[in-house]
Amino acid sequence: MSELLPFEEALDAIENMQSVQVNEETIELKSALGRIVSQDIVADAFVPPNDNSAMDGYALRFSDWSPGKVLKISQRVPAGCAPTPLEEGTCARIFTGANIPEGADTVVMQEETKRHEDGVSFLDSLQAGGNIRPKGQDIQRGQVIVKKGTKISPMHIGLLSSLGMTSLSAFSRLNVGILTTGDELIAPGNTLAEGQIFNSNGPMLEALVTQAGYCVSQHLHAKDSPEETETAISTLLACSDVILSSGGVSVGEEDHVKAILEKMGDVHLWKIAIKPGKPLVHATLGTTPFLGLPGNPSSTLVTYHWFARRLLARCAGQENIFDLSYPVDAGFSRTKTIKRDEFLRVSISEDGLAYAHPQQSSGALMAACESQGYLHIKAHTSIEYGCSYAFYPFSGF
Ligand SMILES: Nc1nc2c(c(=O)[nH]1)N[C@H]1C(S)=C(S)[C@@H](COP(=O)(O)OP(=O)(O)OC[C@H]3O[C@@H](n4cnc5c(N)ncnc54)[C@H](O)[C@@H]3O)O[C@H]1N2
Ligand code: MOO
Repeated sequence: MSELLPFEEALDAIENMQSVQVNEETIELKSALGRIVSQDIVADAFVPPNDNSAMDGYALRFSDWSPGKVLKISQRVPAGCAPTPLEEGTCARIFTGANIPEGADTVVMQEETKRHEDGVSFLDSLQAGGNIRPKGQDIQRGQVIVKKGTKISPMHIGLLSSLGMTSLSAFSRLNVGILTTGDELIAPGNTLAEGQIFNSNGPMLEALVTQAGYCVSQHLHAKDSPEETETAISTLLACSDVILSSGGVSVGEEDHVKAILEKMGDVHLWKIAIKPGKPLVHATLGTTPFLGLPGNPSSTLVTYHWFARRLLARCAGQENIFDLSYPVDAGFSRTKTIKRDEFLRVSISEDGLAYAHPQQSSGALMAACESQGYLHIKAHTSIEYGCSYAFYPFSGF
């Protein structure tokens, strides 16, 4: 076990080695969801562009007010129209979002006013400057509002639209090649012969890559032969920015991926102190990064989430990759410790405690489907009931 690379070291090594693998292009904002910004976006205007009313009510000069005093309504200002300067000693009927007339400095919501035949009077206590949303409250002109390397969310689309933007510079979509390996595997939709199982990692990896906003350049399957493995990798190299594979990275005679990577390029690391996912291999073929994930389905998932996801994000140009986690108390104990960092598939129960799914085998995928996230148990650490451990919800990945 001593040759296993500690989890954090492997994470740093893989992440820090990668550089952006794609070009940049101009894209339409309306189709920018999930794309990665390639240049800082600087606001060319203020949002909101003018002081405006936060309420339906009346705009006045605070100095014109005194308790019970009736002010004549000199103009009506709905949102979307240009008000005239406010006459001295009067107020303006105003609506939410409407620009504040020049001279007015306070808005009073209509529930706090009294209508009279000849105007409006206000509460006995008024707050000067109340209910006005100042120009630039949200965005100041010249401000960097979205940083290079940011992944565009629906909120960013809203923010950029508030500036009137319709396009932006983004990194080109990353093309990810997927290789699955194994004589025993056949594609879903066929009939299983004895000894065969369906290829489930391939479709899962395609879904994970698609969920992250990248393109699957091609998904190939290779039998457990060095020749087929090499041919498939060469084909993927021609159409991919990055390649992910599943299976064939352990020590068996039928595991050829690592040997072929050594032949075709440089292997940087192999075997990491994590469970599940130990025999992960990281290589570069020319300039193309390659991550060989172990074939057990939960090992594939865990190594995708922790390593491939970050590597792909880096290659796609994303910066500040952040994993949402918070401490959760364990609802169970385990005195046995292991030498690997472990990612238990757990659910948070109504009592607020984390419970491990009973089936943690790396060959079983149901645990991930029936759980809410990972509880990270560091190497050489026992689990004590009521003690907290880092919980990473799947929704954060
Ligand atoms: N002597 C040792 N044997 C193994 C070790 C070890 O240290 N010494 N490590 C074990 C660990 S841990 C893992 S994880 C696996 C990983 O092995 P491979 O990456 O070489 O994967 P395969 O042997 O090709 O497959 C493992 C398992 O997963 C199934 N599989 C593979 N691909 C798919 C797929 N696309 N869809 C569904 N299922 C798949 C495959 O049938 C095997 O059952 O090695 C251990 N062995
Ligand atoms: O690392 Mo393996 O995934 O323990 O089964």
